Amino acid sequence: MKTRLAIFASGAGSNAQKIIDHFKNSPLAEVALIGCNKPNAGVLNIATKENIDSFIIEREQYKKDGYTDFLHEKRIDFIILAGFLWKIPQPLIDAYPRKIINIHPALLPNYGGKGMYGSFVHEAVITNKEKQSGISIHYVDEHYDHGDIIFQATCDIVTGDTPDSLAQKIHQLEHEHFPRVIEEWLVGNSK
Ligand SMILES: Nc1nc2c(c(=O)[nH]1)N[C@@H](CN(C=O)c1ccc(C(=O)N[C@@H](CCC(=O)O)C(=O)O)cc1)CN2
Ligand SMILES: NCC(=O)N[C@@H]1O[C@H](COP(=O)([O-])[O-])[C@@H](O)[C@H]1O
Repeated sequence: MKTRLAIFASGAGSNAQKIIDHFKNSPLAEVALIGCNKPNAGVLNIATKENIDSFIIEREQYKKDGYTDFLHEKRIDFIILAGFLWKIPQPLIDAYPRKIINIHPALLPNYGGKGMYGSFVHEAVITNKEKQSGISIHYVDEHYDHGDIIFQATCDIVTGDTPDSLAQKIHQLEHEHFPRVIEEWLVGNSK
């Protein structure tokens, strides 16, 4: 039986698409479910195109139990956060210990925490005249961007870079590394 992955996302879903593509013919795992808290998000169009089951995450039920029972009914083994903008509640963390990971578009522990998502991250990095940024893939605990780091990759910031040009560099790093890191993480969990 293949490992069943759920992806939680709130936006366009470019990372979700890369993860789906990576596991499309994999004997190891499959993307079995996509959860999204924004009914008009592009990631839901990807779910439809790829014929992958999806559901809208409603705030009340999410706050109550994090859809834990639903995810167990769907036989989900691991949860991948790919641009998901709500905090994972304790009941879901407890139900999936060390089985939820997230990608953050900066080099944690810097530029993380509440309010640090999407372009807000890149704007802060540029404003602070950082010479480097990058991505962090980490375990999810009860705090934002606080769990143990699994992988990081960097990119240079050059004169003239804007939040948009930095976002493009970050997306390139994400698309290059996230699917492979997920696979390596799953292999490490299967031993
Ligand atoms: N328990 C955890 N939940 C989540 C984590 C985590 O590490 N632990 N990571 C986030 C993803 N993320 C950064 O990587 C992140 C996403 C969103 C926010 C944030 O400030 N959100 C706003 C709400 C935004 C909205 O509703 O549009 C907020 O909480 O006020 C910070 C970091 C996913 N969940
Ligand atoms: N702090 C969370 C956060 O900012 N996540 C970021 O949202 C983007 C989603 O893009 P996508 O919808 O195209 O995959 C990604 O860059 C991801 O790192």
